[in-house]
Amino acid sequence: MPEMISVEQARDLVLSHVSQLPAETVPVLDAAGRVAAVDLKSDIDISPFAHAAMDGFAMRAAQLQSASPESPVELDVIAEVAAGDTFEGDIPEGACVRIMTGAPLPAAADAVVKYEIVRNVEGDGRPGSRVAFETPAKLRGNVREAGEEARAGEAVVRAGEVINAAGVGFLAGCGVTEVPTPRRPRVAIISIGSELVPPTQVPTAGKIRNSNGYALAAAARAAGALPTMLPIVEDSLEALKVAVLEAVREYDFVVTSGGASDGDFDFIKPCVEQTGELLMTRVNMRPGKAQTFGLVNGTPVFGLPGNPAAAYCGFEMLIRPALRKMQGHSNLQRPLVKARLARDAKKGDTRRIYLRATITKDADGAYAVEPAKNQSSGLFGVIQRSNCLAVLPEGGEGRTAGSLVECILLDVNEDVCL
Ligand SMILES: Nc1nc2c(c(=O)[nH]1)N[C@H]1C(S)=C(S)[C@@H](COP(=O)(O)OP(=O)(O)OC[C@H]3O[C@@H](n4cnc5c(N)ncnc54)[C@H](O)[C@@H]3O)O[C@H]1N2
Ligand code: MOO
Repeated sequence: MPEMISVEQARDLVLSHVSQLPAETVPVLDAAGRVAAVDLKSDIDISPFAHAAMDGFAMRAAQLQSASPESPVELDVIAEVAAGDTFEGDIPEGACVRIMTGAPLPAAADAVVKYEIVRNVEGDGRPGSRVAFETPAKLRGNVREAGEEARAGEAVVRAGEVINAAGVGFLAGCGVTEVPTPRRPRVAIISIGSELVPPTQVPTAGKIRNSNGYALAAAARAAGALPTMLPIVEDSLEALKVAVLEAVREYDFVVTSGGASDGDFDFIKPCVEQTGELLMTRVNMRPGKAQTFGLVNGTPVFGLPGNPAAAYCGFEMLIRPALRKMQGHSNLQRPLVKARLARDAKKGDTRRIYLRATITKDADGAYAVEPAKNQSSGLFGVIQRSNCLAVLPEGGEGRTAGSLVECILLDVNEDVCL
């Protein structure tokens, strides 16, 4: 096992040890954001029938061929067809049918003219009226055709596609009420540290609240997984082995935080080594050099460092892609954009640095990125106020203000102007 590997090698290593989970079937409404495990087919044509795209009048277009303002064509309105109704009758020469948007186009008609350009000659345009047309109608104008979007039996969403909100509606229209989708990974979150107390307690001397467990559970949930926060484990090799061996029995992926370094009380590495197979211990990134990964009884176990920002970056770069792969996604990484640094970014370390930063777009659409002043890896609040990680590549050289740097967009919400 090499001492230190690159972020890409680490990501590939983790990805190579996870696979897409078996499918479960969920109601179509719950399929938003999830991946179709099979081709999903429509049971009917979409639309099921040709219908009016406008409120107006349906007729044969040929009847209006000669219509002009000087010599309008007048037709008798013989019936009305609303959405949900049908008109099966004939439309004789000199007649038309009043029709509403969504109503099936009568078989005897081949065009719809919207009511705004039709003049009432007698009556109010309802059946029994006589109406005048001053322009010819386009053949099949204002008609939405049967099977325009899909044919019965056709795959409307392919296996591997991510279903969005519009897709949920599309599938509902196609009669797909249940969707097979890879099930969500069950993720165990174990916070390691004798200094940790739950957030309900006020910490006494030397203690701190467990915030990593909460951040990691929230991040796992945001990645589509089902996280469970297991009890805090004290800094003891034996206690950690018991907790990890128990977790790998029940969960698809185990994430720990803390105790990943080489201190006297750092036990995740020996724990994985003694209970399973240790595959990785260090990644060339900052924050978050101490990243442990291995398999215990075949289950992936990932030991994140204890420093909050280091745990967060390790999760984002190395765990989130794996959780997405398990759910059938093929785009595993966050979007990247290039932005100009708003100030100099010095580099006191040759590792790849992920600067917690805020990206904005100016009036011309150009991106600028401002790294947070405090880049301590002990801080979560800075990430709460950031919207990206700006990347300073491996090597000793920093970047000066105005240089273009790659930025990994984090959970960007509507409050952020991008
Ligand atoms: N001699 C060296 N010491 C350290 C190095 C080093 O290279 N040489 N690296 C430092 C860096 S950077 C990091 S990151 C940590 C990683 O070590 P551990 O994973 O063993 O982290 P811990 O010692 O357990 O904790 C570090 C820090 O984070 C706090 N922590 C831990 N768990 C939580 C939690 N659940 N919620 C909130 N905060 C947590 C913990 O109290 C410590 O303050 O090693 C450095 N040392
Ligand atoms: O692993 Mo530490 O938090 O680099 O920064």
